[in-house]
Amino acid sequence: MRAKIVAGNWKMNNNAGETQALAQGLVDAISNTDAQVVIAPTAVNLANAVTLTENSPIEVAAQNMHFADSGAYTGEISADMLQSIGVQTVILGHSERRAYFGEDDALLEKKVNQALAKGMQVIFCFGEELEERQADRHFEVVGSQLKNALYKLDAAAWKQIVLAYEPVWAIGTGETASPEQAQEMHAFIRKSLTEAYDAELANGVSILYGGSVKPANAKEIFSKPDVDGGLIGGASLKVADFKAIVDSI
Ligand SMILES: O=C(CO)COP(=O)(O)O
Repeated sequence: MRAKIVAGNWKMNNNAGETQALAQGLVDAISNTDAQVVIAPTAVNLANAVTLTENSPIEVAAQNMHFADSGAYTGEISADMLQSIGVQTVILGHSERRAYFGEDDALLEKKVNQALAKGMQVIFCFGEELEERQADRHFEVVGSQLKNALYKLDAAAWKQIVLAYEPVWAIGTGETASPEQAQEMHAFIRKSLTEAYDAELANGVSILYGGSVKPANAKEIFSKPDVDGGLIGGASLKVADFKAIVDSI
């Protein structure tokens, strides 16, 4: 059985005090759940979040990291730095990193390889833009994002990877992919994995949906057979909303 996962991507939100309050609120609210629960605060608050969630089922992830071990990369954060404060999971390939910071498939391939080499878990994000869906190119775009960044990996490496399909047009817009659209794409992703590797591997990879997931729509989206959870932005910033989404799994 592949893992059910609900991850909160806090993006560039919450200062130290706000991180403390939200993380503590989630620790108090979320105890026994069938889902693996992940929160991804901004880098400067990761260490505090790790401490706050120590005796809880909540794991802490970073939102980004560099591909090099160390060196002259001003402003960047290495895998070792993350691991040294207890962070073992990193989100890579988020559409905001692709769109605003020029991260492309080739760079992401290097980042993924580095995270895997260091023994970290990766939540790998990808998804098409609105114009690409309107032009009926969404399968082609998603297929090439996966192939370019991930399909040179050994089969064994996939134990460290969770996929997160996030159609760009549904992120922060209030517009969600319909449960049918999500299922259609997730089934396509699993088929693509089957073709690149095999069915056993494809059936073991958790595929999350992200894009305007809210308490009101989470249950229906999560009920789809190839949707294994969600990557949540805005609704992960409120204890009650995130808990309701975790409870929808
Ligand atoms: O980008 C997302 C999670 O990584 C989704 O954001 P929203 O849930 O705010 O649409």
